Amino acid sequence: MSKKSQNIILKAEQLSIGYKTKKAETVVASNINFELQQGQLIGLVGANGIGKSTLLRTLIKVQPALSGTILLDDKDLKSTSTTDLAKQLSIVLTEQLTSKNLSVYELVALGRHPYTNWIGNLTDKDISIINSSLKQVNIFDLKDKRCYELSDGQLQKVMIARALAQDTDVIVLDEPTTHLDMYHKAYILKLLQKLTKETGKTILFSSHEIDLAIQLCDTMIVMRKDDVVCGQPCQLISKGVFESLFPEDLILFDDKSGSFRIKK
Ligand SMILES: Nc1ncnc2c1ncn2[C@@H]1O[C@H](COP(=O)(O)OP(=O)(O)OP(=O)(O)O)[C@@H](O)[C@H]1O
Repeated sequence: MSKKSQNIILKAEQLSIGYKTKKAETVVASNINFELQQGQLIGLVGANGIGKSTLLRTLIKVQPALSGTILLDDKDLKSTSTTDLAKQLSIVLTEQLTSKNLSVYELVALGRHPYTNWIGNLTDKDISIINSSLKQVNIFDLKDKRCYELSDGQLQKVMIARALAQDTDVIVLDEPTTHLDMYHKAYILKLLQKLTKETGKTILFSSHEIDLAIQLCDTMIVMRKDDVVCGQPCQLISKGVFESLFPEDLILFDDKSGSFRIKK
């Protein structure tokens, strides 16, 4: 069976990630192999400093891989131009937004940049996609608000709508639940799950919300000290993958409830 017929959208082969200067190479993680299926919600988890952001930055071509191959829709990422990449993959980062003076509508409209001319003129098709993106994340009534007027939870929805407006097969989010309360963390991840089901897009996000990711994701990529493991949450639980995620002195993974608890 070809890779295409298995609906694999993103694949890492013998990937090694890290940082290279003229003097030295720092390997953050190596021997990374995974295949991500189209239309799935995929959570990337691991302890602080293990390399989640480094892996995401490598997958979105913001930094080069040290070695190995990344295939996006069967094509080597190295030979994909930035313009083509923007039509295949959109990115939601948690860094402070510099354009908070824009209205919600204007910010979401920026998602159309790979398709508009240099002045950014919007066609009827662009407008229709922007409106449906606003509706898909339930923020149509916020469209005329300025971004600085929004709560962190509302802003995160706006950034997701912008990624939807970019109309790519893959959306990558770096820690989309940071700064959110428990309800909004669950709300955003549930929204991402709903979007994969409704749109067939593949959504990959990094998070420290391991319990929620176990409940909501189709697939998880778990970064540990010595390896990177990928699979369905229930498979990973039965293999004992989460037990070795953190030092055992303080928290334990309970495989019956699929969640972590404080050691008494
Ligand atoms: N620009 C950089 N140059 C060199 N090393 C870096 C750079 N950025 C991060 N690192 C190192 O790479 C390792 C992985 O960092 P990374 O930010 O990818 O981890 P993370 O899992 O996303 O962490 P967190 O959960 O705390 O956000 C760390 O040891 C970090 O110090």
